[in-house]
Order: sequence, then C-alpha cells, then structure tokens
Amino acid sequence: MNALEKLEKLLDGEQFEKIKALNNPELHEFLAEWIEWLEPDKVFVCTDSPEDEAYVKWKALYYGEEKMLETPNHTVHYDNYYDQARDKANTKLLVPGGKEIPFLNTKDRDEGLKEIRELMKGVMRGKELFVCFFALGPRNSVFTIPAVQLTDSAYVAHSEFILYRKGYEEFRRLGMGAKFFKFVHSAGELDERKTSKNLGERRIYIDLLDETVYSVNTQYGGNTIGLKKLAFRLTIQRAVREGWLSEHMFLMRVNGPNGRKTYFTGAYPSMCGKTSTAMISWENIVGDDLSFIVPVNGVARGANVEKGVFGIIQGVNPEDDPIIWEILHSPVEIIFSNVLVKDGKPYWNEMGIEIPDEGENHSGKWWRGKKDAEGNEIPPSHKNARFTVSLEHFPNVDLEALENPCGVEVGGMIFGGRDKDTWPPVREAFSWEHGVITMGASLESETTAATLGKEGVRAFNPMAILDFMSVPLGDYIRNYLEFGEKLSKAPKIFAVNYFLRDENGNWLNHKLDKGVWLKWMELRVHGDVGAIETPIGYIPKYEDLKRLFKEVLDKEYTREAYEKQFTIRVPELLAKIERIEKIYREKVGEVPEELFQVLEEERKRLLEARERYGDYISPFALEGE
Ligand SMILES: Nc1nc2c(ncn2[C@@H]2O[C@H](COP(=O)(O)OP(=O)(O)OP(=O)(O)O)[C@@H](O)[C@H]2O)c(=O)[nH]1
Ligand SMILES: O=C([O-])CC(=O)C(=O)O
Ligand SMILES: [Mn+2]
Repeated sequence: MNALEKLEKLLDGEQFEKIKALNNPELHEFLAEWIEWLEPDKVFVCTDSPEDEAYVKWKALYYGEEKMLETPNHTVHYDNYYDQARDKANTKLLVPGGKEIPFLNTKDRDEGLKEIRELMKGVMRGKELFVCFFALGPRNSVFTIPAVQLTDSAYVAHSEFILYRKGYEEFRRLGMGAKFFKFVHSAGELDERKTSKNLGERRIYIDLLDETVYSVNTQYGGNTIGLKKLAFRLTIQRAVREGWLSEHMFLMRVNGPNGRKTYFTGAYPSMCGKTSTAMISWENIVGDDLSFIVPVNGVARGANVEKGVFGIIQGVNPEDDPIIWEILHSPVEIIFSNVLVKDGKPYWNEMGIEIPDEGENHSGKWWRGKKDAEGNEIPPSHKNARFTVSLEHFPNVDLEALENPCGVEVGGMIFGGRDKDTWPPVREAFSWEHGVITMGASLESETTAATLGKEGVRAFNPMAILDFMSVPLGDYIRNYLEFGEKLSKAPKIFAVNYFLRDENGNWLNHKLDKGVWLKWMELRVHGDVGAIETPIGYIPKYEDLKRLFKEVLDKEYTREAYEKQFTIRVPELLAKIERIEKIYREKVGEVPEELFQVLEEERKRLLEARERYGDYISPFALEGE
C-alpha cells in the first residue's frame, strides 16, 4: 500500500482531500507513518482557510486547554507548574554516533529516535490530531521555509496560527520542490487541569539529519511551538551550510532625522530585552525574537521569521510599555499563559496596579502566601508567563517591512546581555570582525527564568544563541566572519548593556534609556555624529547624549551619570577576555584563528590604556586626546 492509500484509510474523506491536493510524496509518507504510529482518534487537516483556523481555536476551548476570559477573543492557557520554561536538559540534538560537540547536548541518533518513537507510540489514543502547515519568513521569498506541524494540542496549533504565516498554499505551490521541516508534538497524558502530566518523560529531540523535531509530554511554548525554538535549531544548521544568518534577534526600525528609516537587529538572551527594545514606542517593530539575514547583492537583508509575539508579561505596565499595555487591554486575539485570573480578568507580577489576593494561576487555585511543594512562595503569575498575539494588532508595526518578500536592509546589529559590571551601556565596534568577535562571540549573560534552573549565574552565551546552537560553535563563528566578506557594506555592529549596577546593586540606567542608545546608533550608522575611541570600540560623546536625552526623553543627562556609566572598567574587561579566550581555547574546539588575534589586540589596547590612565578610565580623559 502506498502512502496515499494508507492516508485514505486513516483520514475522513474531507480531510484526505486536503492532503491529496498537496503533491508531495515525501509529505504523504511522513503523514502516513506518523498518523498510524500516534493512533489519534481523529485527524483534522488545516488549510489556510479562516474556517480551519477557527476550528482549531474552538477546539482549544472545547478540550479545555484554554479558557475564555472576560474580554472577547482573550483566552488563558496553563502549563504544568513544573513545565513553565524551556527544558534544556531534555532537549537533545540527535547526531549519528552521538558525537560529542562542546556546548551542545547531543545524543546518538538511532537511540534517540528509538526512545522517542516508543514514547510516542499510540500517545494520541482518544485524542484529536491537528495537521497544520506554516511558513517561516515571508511567503514566496528567499526567506521562506515551509513546515508541517503534527500536534494533539489545540493550544499549540492555535499559538502557531497567531505567530506564523499560513503555509498550506505554499506547500501546494511548491509541490515536490518543498524542502520542508517537520514537527511532531504530543502533550502526552493530561491531568484534570489539562496540563502535561508525565514530565519525567518530557523529551524534545531534534533530528538534524531529517530536519524533524519531536516533542512529547510538555506544553510550554518554548518546548512545543515547532516553528519557534525547535525550528530554530534546524534553521541555524541550514544557514551555516548555505552562508546566511539565522539569529535570536529582534528586527526594528529606528527613525532618524528627516524621515530616515534605519533597520536594526538585536540579539540578547531570553528575557534580556529583545521585546522591550523592539517595542520602544516612538520606533517601529518588525519582529521581536527571530530573524533571518541573507546576503543579497552585497547587502545584508533581514526578515522576521514570525508574524507574532510570544512575549514576557511580567513587568508590563502602562508607563514603560504603553503599547503592549494597550494591546493587552483591547479585544484582539490573545492567549495569556500562566497568569493569575480572577473574575475573568488576567493579572501579572509588577503590572503597576493592584493584584487580587486570590484566583487561579499556574499552580491551580491560588491565594497570597501559598507555597509550593518546595516551600517557595508562589507569586501571582509565573516569571516566564507570556502573552501570544499577532503583530498586525500593533499600532507601531512596520507592516511593509514585515511583509516585504525582499526583507529590509540591515543598517546595524546589536548584541547585549545581563551584565552588572563590565560593558558600558552602548558602544560601536571598530569593524565587522571586531564586533563579531569581541561583542557577539564574547557575549555573557546572567541566566534567567526562561529556562529551568538557577537564575542570575553569569554564563557564556555567544550571540545569545547558545541554547539553540546546532552546529559546532567554530563553524558558526566562521560563517559569521565569512558573511561579512560577502557584503559591500557590512552593517555596523554595536553592543549594549541595559543591566549595569552600582556598588549597591541599583540599576545605573532606566528602562527607557535604551531609546537614547538607539537614536545614537542610528546616527552612527550614517556617520552623523562623532564618537570617542576607547580600547573596546567607540562610545558616545557626552554632548551628543545630553542632547539626545533631552530630545528623546525630555530628561537632563548629567556629566556624573555619563561618566559613571561609560567609565572603561579595565580590570573587569581584562578578566572577561581571559574567560572568553579560555573557553574558546580549552572548550570549544576548532575556532577561526582570527578570534584569538582580535581578542589579543583588544587586550593589548586595554593594557596600554591602563598604563596611561589607570584601572577605571573616565570617558572624558579619552576624549581629551
Ligand atoms: N533593568 C532593566 N530591565 C529590563 C530592561 N529592558 C527589559 N528589562 C526586563 O527584561 C525582561 C525581559 O525582557 P524582554 O524584552 O521581554 O525579553 P526578550 O529578550 O524578548 O525574551 P525572550 O522572549 O525570552 O526571547 C523584562 O522583565 C523586562 O522588564 C532595562 O532596560 N533595564
Ligand atoms: O522560546 C521560548 O520559550 C521563549 C523565548 O523566546 C525564549 O526563551 O527565548
Ligand atoms: Mn527568544
């Protein structure tokens, strides 16, 4: 029996017709094999029609994975109390022979496939399977990658409809030519709250050879939404093979003088400010999490992989995040996850208004002071509680850039992390190579609640991408360096640090200061302002920032604040170079030799500067040159 004949037996007539219309034998085989294996009671195939999307949304409510809230089109979803973040330990790359690759969590492919197949055998008995088609990147473009998702979670499918472009027609158009990704997900057995129960058997296995990802016994978006962080492992591999970049980066427009539009990408680790930067209210958002950057005729062109936001809700308040606040209070389609609900209204930590003392949250029935099994007090919402919404509802979205099949020219690329004591708030690299190595490849950041495990530990996180890395780090960095050589005008590279603290642990910057750094970077891309040369790159001049603080935030920026923030901290910077160099020399394995040269040059510049100026160098001293 061939695959289509098998499918005809497995599916209802109407569903079968939808599959038959896609002329792709590889797709048919994959579907036949997995539908038979998963044994769902029922299969629903989603085309791009609004009716099919509506069916999925309705099923999320019908099966109890989402509940309606008071505001129309708002729903809430809960993940298991212990399934609130990405599970790094159980996320593995399947590689032949289980080859060990530094910093990557690998597993023998045959063993992994065997294990996951066993876990998934008949896992959908009594359940409905949704077969969905999406596209990564704008459709019918150099960026497009089609993907098929199998899931028994209507919540996951619903989230994907909000976050990704529909892809059924794309499969139809491409026919046998579709080089597509495959995702198979099951939430596994559910408890009475409709959350995944068998967390001990939670597995996320990425088959790099077959460009397929399997995920089981989990619901949290970062572990299950196939097109997000699961596809990301596959796109990194493709990008390195094909010579482009697939990055953990927002994409935004910064508005310069006289209507000038300059596009920036920015890579910060999870929970370190991508969304909050891309949402600066006077600029424009294109994407907040994942970007593809492709060299086209010597120009780096960027596109958002997604079309929606799976954003962190903690701390969203009307002052700092006026646009998100507005959206979250309007009747557009939103899924809230792991927030507190009372009388049909959602509440979250640090929202700037009074929060009820009881309700329902990620721990079930909740009251203030409630403790979990470990004795920790449970806050109203989880730190990693999120909202899922389409970008089309954002008044500040740059729709033209979002939908442009040619993407946008990238003028600047930014790297940043949680760093309390080393990097200044903003600086510009001397060159592409200098930026890639001393900013991107040298990124460190304190760990956050976006992954299971301890928070606040300084960790090596090159390009903010380490959690998702799927190729040897040296290959990834080589690809980055070579990417620059393909460009006639490489984007300028910048590094930011929003998280500097003083001796008492207080932040040195306000959340909105990043709006000033962005304006400065925009001017620098076009050579409109000068800068101070330091051993670690160019930093802004006080006079320029003073003017920008006034213009952008209507704030007085004092010389004292500037001096404190932009002091070059030689001992911390040298220690960092030591750490980074050691990691690359001792742990990473093969790395382009340039990396060590560029780090060595930076060290020399720092040592020379220390000779002349001492350990902590005021920017005014350097400016005096
Ligand atoms: N102190 C300080 N905190 C900030 C700043 N910007 C953002 N944050 C906090 O950082 C947290 C996460 O920021 P997001 O922008 O949502 O994170 P993200 O990079 O989009 O994260 P992912 O969606 O996990 O990839 C929020 O709790 C913010 O309040 C800042 O300038 N200063
Ligand atoms: O993938 C997720 O869970 C959400 C996210 O953006 C990240 O953690 O970087
Ligand atoms: Mn992210």
